[in-house]
Amino acid sequence: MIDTEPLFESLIDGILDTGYGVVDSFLSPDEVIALRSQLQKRQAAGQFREAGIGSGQAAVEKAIRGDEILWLDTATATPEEAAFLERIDQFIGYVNRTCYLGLRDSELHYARYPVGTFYKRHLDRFRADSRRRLSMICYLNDNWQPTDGGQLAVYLPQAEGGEQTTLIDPIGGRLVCFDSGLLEHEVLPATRDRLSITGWLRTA
Ligand SMILES: O=C(O)CCC(=O)C(=O)O
Ligand SMILES: [Fe+2]
Repeated sequence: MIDTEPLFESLIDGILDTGYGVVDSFLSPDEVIALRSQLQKRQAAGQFREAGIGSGQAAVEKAIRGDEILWLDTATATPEEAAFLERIDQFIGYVNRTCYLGLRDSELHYARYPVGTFYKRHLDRFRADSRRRLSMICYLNDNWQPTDGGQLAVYLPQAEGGEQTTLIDPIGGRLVCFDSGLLEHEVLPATRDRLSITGWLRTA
């Protein structure tokens, strides 16, 4: 059992200090393996759909994003998925106790970016409801190398003008979290399939 409070605290500190938080063992290696095999099973069973853009995700637009997704649902969750959802609920509780954000619930999906696909620079709130307060991505990749590509690029406005770009490797077990309305970001193409759980923590 992972002691989660220090992880939660460093995510929040990161968001407040630099605009995004990163922790490297949000999931243990065993949890990454379990969730990755669950993702692969569901994908093999044909449960994934091409992700869309715009509210309701109606339009599939490969020039903007090329991932395939499957929404997680407590009603159909396996024990390993339920454990993940439970940890996200703990994070929501922690954020509400320490930052008074008034988060109410989460929406989370598996994502698979096939080789060569990407998600162009965007803000997560543009296409959805304003209840999305925090974005989070948890990576499920095995032994990801910088040469595999697929980095998450985050664009940070600088006080003196201009911006700084930071590249984050999608390493298994790593979780990235940021303000959905503030941080522009992009998924770069990779030379391997790139696997994750992505989601939003929402206010009422
Ligand atoms: O997978 C990532 O690193 C980011 C995904 C993303 O930006 C999104 O789904 O909105
Ligand atoms: Fe995004």
